[in-house]
Amino acid sequence: MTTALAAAGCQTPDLDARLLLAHALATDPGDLFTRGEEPVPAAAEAAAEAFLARRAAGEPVGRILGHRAFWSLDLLLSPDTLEPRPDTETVVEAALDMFPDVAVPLRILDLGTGTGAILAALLLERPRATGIGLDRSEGAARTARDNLARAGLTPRASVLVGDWGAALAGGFDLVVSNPPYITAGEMAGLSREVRLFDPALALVAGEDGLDAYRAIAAGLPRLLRPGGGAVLELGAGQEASVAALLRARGLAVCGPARRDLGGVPRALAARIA
Ligand SMILES: C[S@@+](CC[C@H](N)C(=O)[O-])C[C@H]1O[C@@H](n2cnc3c(N)ncnc32)[C@H](O)[C@@H]1O
Repeated sequence: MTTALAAAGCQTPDLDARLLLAHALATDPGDLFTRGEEPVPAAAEAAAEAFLARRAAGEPVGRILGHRAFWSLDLLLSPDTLEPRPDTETVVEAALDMFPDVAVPLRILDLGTGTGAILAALLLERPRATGIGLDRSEGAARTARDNLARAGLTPRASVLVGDWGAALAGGFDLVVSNPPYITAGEMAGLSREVRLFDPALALVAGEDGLDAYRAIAAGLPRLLRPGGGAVLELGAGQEASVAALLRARGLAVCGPARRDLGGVPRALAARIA
């Protein structure tokens, strides 16, 4: 399996092969080391071959498994959701830093919630918080509801379908978002894993990649209660443009953006007076 995946251009063929074989055998990847001598049943072999063909055609492992780790969660994916990325954990960290008191009953809004990743992580870390996840995609909203339920968070969360915050009144302490930020022109240059398997609605935001930030920034003065804050994920090179959009709406940008593990400025925080 590993050789075929390497030949197909996969960056982590060993790991991918192990995860897919374990999925075919319905076992934990760690158990493969102790089961190395056991024969593989015919049905599992056929399943592994089918998974291998999908991975070799560019489908990410998480899509084949149907779930992916994020923060301390195991999140279900669907064709309507972006596969949550480790970079987005930077948004969670910045938001937790902004509201460090575990005992405060925050009201959180996650715009473009996708799988519900950011909202679920924040609700786990802030046990007195409540939150709304909102997405334009009905399919993503269904998956977010499933993920919040699996994490036991349904009593503190609801998921709505809408166009950013347009239909919401306000009163939120914290608004978080990882919006689409790819330009229409960049789409063709994305890896096939992203271009073919993440939904376009989750990726592309107009000619300059800033359309979603414009819409979100315009809504923040209404959505945030006085003293509230927002944390937005950034695409590479977008810090100055997004900071300018936030300042134009009367928000005070808090310091430089928090960097992700690759050193890229990734999570920009701002407060409203
Ligand atoms: C980059 S994905 C982020 C998903 C998730 N928050 C995460 O970090 O993994 C952007 C999300 O915004 C949603 N979206 C796009 N346009 C929207 C709009 N006009 N209103 C609300 N959500 C929108 C997409 O469906 C997608 O789920």
